[in-house]
Amino acid sequence: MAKDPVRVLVTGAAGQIGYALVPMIARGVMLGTDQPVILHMLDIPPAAEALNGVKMELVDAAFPLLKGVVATTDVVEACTGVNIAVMVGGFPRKEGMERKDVMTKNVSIYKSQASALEKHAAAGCKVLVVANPANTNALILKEFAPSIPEKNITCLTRLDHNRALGQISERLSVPVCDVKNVIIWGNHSSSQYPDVNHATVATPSGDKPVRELVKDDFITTVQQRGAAIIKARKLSSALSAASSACDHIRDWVLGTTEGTWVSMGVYSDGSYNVPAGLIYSFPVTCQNGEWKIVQGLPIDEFSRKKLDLTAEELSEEKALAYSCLN
Ligand SMILES: NC(=O)c1ccc[n+]([C@@H]2O[C@H](COP(=O)([O-])OP(=O)(O)OC[C@H]3O[C@@H](n4cnc5c(N)ncnc54)[C@H](O)[C@@H]3O)[C@@H](O)[C@H]2O)c1
Ligand SMILES: O=C(O)C[C@H](O)C(=O)O
Repeated sequence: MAKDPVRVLVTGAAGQIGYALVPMIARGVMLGTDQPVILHMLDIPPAAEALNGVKMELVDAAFPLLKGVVATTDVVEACTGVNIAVMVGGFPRKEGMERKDVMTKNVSIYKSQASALEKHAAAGCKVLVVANPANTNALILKEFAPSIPEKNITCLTRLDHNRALGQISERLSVPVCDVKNVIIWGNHSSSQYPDVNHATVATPSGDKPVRELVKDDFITTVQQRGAAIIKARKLSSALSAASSACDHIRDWVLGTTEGTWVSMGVYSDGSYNVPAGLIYSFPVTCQNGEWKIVQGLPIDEFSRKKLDLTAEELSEEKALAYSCLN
């Protein structure tokens, strides 16, 4: 029997990530090729005409799984009945800026959209915040939507996770699908800690650790990859961000592969001595639509410092966000 359609909200849908993301969702990349979807696209009034153009293209592409499109500048209409919300709307950073430099503009958006989601989304709606500063926007959304369970509010660090897999694949000249279990700890910012201590590469004689093989500037390359893309494109990453957003939701909803974990920005419960109450990127596995932090990984002294450093930045961002909202 055909499945009922799932309603997926994409905010900022007229922007560059939105333009890359909505066809992926309509093709089944996010929720599976047997899952019909209804797309809800939100943008602001100055982008209304462009948003309508995106809607026209979605109609023209005749995606078999796409059962409807809502394109609107009305946040209530956009949020009504949605099962999944991908929050991309906001302002991207430009060359020379840190992600927290877009804080003032973006956190106030997340405060106001929190209440619309809380009041109008479907029960159990899963939220992914992509717009920067992603962890702190997600935290603001969580705090101003207190009735949405904290387990349902996450932010995107899967792009950093995928970048780390890509770097290992390039450095070791192995297919990216053979590499697994990197970890992005902490903030989606240059303080993040891309950790290869537990990563492996598949070989004919079993999985082998990559720790000793990946050295040099691996950590800074991953930390600075967003800035490198902005320098090269004069625009921030879009196709890789959209693809990683699909990976994040797909694994959350459909589950991670046995023996593999992924990185997600989730509400900290104090695991690994990360202060509770931050949205922090951890290694997680997913099953039955729920994520769970991978427990018990040994953390060496070098890693401990890195985990703490990025947690400190997130605590500072949280304070800054609140000062912007006052
Ligand atoms: N977490 C990640 O891995 C990651 C990766 C890439 C980009 N980003 C971030 O994603 C965000 C979007 O990037 P982009 O390149 O698509 O930017 P963009 O400027 O091309 O698009 C953003 C869109 O958001 C819209 N918008 C602004 N305010 C809005 C509001 N209140 N409600 C709804 N829509 C609104 C804009 O009109 C625009 O269409 C940026 O903050 C960027 O820094 C995050
Ligand atoms: O770096 C940025 O500002 C955009 C995005 O967060 C990225 O990592 O590509």
